[in-house]
Amino acid sequence: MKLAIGSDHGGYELKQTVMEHLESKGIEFKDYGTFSKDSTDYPIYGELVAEAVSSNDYDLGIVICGTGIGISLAANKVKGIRAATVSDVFSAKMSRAHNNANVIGFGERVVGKGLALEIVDAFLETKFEGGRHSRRVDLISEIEKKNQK
Ligand SMILES: O=C(CO)[C@H](O)[C@H](O)[C@H](O)COP(=O)(O)O
Repeated sequence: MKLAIGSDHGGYELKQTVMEHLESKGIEFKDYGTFSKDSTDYPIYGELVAEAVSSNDYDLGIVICGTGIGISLAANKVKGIRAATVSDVFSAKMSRAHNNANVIGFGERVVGKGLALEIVDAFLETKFEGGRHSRRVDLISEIEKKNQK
């Protein structure tokens, strides 16, 4: 499994922690920035991670900002991306099991390090259940197609 990860300054410290965790588990990833705590703009990194996943160069994405909201909103503008903002383990699992989310977002100003790592593990270890959920995810894709210019 190959992951794309990115954050703005508000998620920088937590991104470093998540990357250490991924390294310790031998999970391959690419860091799309930001590369310091200097103030920057979350849409840049949401788009970079989303494009890496949308192009199938990477299997799943992780995006982090202060709340996880803005960077997930940006990621969701890229075709084929289903980015879920979560702050609990159950939602992280369900985002994969029911929604086939391919990007997870969370906030350094919302979740602690321990919870963040549990969220990451739950996201990576849970498989999409398919079945009735496929129909619903397909309906999301239909909305995306209808709204393409
Ligand atoms: O986009 C966000 C909220 O949805 C993120 O939390 C940003 O990290 C935050 O808005 C950045 O705020 P700052 O005051 O410029 O650090």
